[in-house]
Amino acid sequence: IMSHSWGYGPSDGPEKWFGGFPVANGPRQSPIDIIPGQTSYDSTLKPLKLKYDPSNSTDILNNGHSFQVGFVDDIDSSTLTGGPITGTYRLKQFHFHWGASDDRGSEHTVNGIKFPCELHLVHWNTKYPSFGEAASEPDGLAVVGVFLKIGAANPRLQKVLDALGAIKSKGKQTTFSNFDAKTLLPSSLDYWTYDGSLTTPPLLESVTWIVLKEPISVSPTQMGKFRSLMFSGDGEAPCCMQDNYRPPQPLKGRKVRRSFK
Ligand SMILES: NS(=O)(=O)c1cc(F)ccc1F
Ligand SMILES: [Zn+2]
Repeated sequence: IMSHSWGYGPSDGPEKWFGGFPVANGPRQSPIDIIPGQTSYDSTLKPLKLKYDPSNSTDILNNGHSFQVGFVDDIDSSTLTGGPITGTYRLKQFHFHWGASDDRGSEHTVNGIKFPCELHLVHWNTKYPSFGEAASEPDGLAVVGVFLKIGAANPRLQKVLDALGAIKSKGKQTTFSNFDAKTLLPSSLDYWTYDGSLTTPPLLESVTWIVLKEPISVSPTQMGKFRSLMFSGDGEAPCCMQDNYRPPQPLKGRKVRRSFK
């Protein structure tokens, strides 16, 4: 068993996760390097339909690995349908992964290019009774990934970033209401899709990945706000929350489809 908890450092980071979570070397691990020239256009893929009720956001939490904004998921009010999935998936939370500097931080890469940050909107299949149950099923989860690239400050991120001061250390949580997650999406919903996994332990192979082609912008100053968070809890040796990304994993014969010509 992995007595010490996992992290992103030299002693507990991605190269060490196999010890406690052998699925780390499984056949459908995430993230991956997306090579657009090797993806296949699939005309049977439907458009993504994201129906998010802004009144559904509940809280913002520093979980010691990232921070996440949670949503009410006991009714079908914020849902993902269409795209490569069948049925209805409910939005549970969104979170981010980022680097210590603007040259890295995303989990998925495109032609080997790293973005400074990547947003994940996590949804679970309502054919299962809960997120926890869905997370262990091959069609249980669908995560929409959005790249952030350095440019002009993104006003839509500001409300989230302004809340980080209240959740600086591990375990801190505060209310976060009336946030419309739809405002974080780029104008185009063109996407790549493949079968993968959670990118943190327990690395469960239950995720249909839907990675949007168009990034959203983030400024260097805004990136600095992500890096002001701590992996550590109050009273622990302070350790900046940064480089909380898993590098790309072997494709192992998987096909990556795209929704656009
Ligand atoms: N980074 S992720 O979207 O694959 C993810 C989502 C979860 F809900 C839990 C663990 C994860 F790693
Ligand atoms: Zn993630």
